[in-house]
Amino acid sequence: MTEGKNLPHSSADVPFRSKELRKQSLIQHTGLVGVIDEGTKTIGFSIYTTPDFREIAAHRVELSVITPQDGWYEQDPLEMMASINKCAEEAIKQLPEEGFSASDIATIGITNQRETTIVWDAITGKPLYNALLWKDIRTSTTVEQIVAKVQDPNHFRSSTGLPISTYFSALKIRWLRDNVPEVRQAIREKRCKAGTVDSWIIWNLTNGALHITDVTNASRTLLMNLETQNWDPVLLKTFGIKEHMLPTIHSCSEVFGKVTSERSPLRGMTLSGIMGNQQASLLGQMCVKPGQTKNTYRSGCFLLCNTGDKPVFSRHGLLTTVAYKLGPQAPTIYAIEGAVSVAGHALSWLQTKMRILPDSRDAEKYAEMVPTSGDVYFVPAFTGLYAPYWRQNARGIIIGLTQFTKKNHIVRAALESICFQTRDILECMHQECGYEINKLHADGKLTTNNLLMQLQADTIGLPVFRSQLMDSTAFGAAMCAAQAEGVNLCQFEPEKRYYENVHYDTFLATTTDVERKERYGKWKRAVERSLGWVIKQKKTLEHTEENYRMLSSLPASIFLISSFAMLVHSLAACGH
Ligand SMILES: Nc1ncnc2c1ncn2[C@@H]1O[C@H](COP(=O)(O)OP(=O)(O)O)[C@@H](O)[C@H]1O
Ligand SMILES: O=P(O)(O)OC[C@H](O)CO
Repeated sequence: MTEGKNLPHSSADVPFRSKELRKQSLIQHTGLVGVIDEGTKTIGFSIYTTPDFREIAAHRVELSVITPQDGWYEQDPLEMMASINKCAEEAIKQLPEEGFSASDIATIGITNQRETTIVWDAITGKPLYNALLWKDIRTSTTVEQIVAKVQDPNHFRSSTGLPISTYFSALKIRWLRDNVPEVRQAIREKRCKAGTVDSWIIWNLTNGALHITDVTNASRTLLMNLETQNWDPVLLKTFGIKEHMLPTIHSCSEVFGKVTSERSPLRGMTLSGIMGNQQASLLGQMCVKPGQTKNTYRSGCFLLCNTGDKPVFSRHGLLTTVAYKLGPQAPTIYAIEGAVSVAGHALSWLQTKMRILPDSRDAEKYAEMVPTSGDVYFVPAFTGLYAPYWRQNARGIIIGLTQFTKKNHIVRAALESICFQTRDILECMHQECGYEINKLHADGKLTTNNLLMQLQADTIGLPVFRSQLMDSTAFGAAMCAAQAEGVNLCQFEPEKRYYENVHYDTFLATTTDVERKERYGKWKRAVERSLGWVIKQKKTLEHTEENYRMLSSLPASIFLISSFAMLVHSLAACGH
């Protein structure tokens, strides 16, 4: 393993003689950029200097997830706003320590969990239901019925880059319309607004003056046409969604307006950046050339490969998405994306459910106590498998156990499963795009695990570049907001910033081609054995007794909607 220079990545590491000196040091600062980072688990507010992009203040809080039943994930939109205000307030309090004040914040960027959908009342400003999270699968019946109607889960792939899946916002808005009477009534009275989390935040920060989103978030709704970058009338009709409910689509980087909410500590500040969080981390990792690829390692993994100004349409279940558009007149850059649903979550499971790890942070120590996984393979298909398998009927297995297997082997196999799943997606990306992917950029909490990074390099036979920036997502969003026309805190110069702002540790592969091939072949055999375990899908709300009465009062069309099982079966039938 070769490790790079340990360069400081936060201002706290930089030795300044006085606060005033720090403010004026080295680079003449042009202003500060604040970033609201609304992730699934954590909300944060970070403040960066420009043009050198040092994080000088930050505050993060965890956001609760409500799980009313298996497969349902919700969050309270009001808690999101309260947490954003709290984080902004706490981060701003840290500024004097650094020789700055709130008035130095020139602009704000927003980055957010994608697909998660909120509907609210335009008159009262109150949410009409909890946010439905991206990973919520309550719309599986809807998916099944729409797929049955259009006879192909990939029916909208050429216009949206996406398959019909529970993952995307269109299905969630449709579910809310069909299942929540208040939403239906608000739609009839034209006072129902819908959007991804960025839209909800901006609506609140601007007291309802702005109902907007950006192309990266809009490209995850299954309602935006990738070519026109507008809401597609055919898709709106198919999903029964009225355009007046939806936000206006903008580029990621432009002056959108000012924060006017009296409740916000950001009042008076300009808003000039919006990006979905995985796209923001692609930018933050400086993956700005076609073929440059990043993986964010967290509870799940998100791999994105920049494909330049042409969308690449997948034949292997990867998603085509907008990577960024840095200004109204700037070119749209696309990416191809694959997700791993269970990565760090497998370690949490070993910790909380199996109790063979005291803490997921101990995974490295435990796995290092054995030289190999002892031929144990762990396929963590807890809720099926995403790309490239798309098999909802897969379930987790641990295979290859012998009387000599110890918990350390299982922990090591869990780490390896993250690496193998990453390789599955990288192989698809290579086939789809034809690019020689020659290194992998890595970020996310799990990358603190050195063994994981080394195993990753050994599994793919490529160098892994681990960003020393704790948070490339917020960094990407900060650059996006700072370079907006009309803000002009700096210009986005990827080549220059690549070297100046992002420092990497490099992990080089130590395995031979033969070794990699053999181990990956075994992984594939283990995956084979995990497939098809679930024979029948569990009942969802739409089928339960207690909801029968409510549902029977709904229009018959809702009974024509379908299930995720069919989607994945159809995908499987298509050879995915
Ligand atoms: N130091 C670490 N080593 C290994 N795993 C870690 C470490 N820190 C966090 N994790 C894992 O990362 C996941 C949480 O990452 P986080 O970025 O907070 O989550 P999320 O993706 O839910 O927003 C957990 O599943 C946990 O097991
Ligand atoms: O909040 P994260 O980091 O789990 O990211 C969630 C993704 O944006 C969902 O597509």
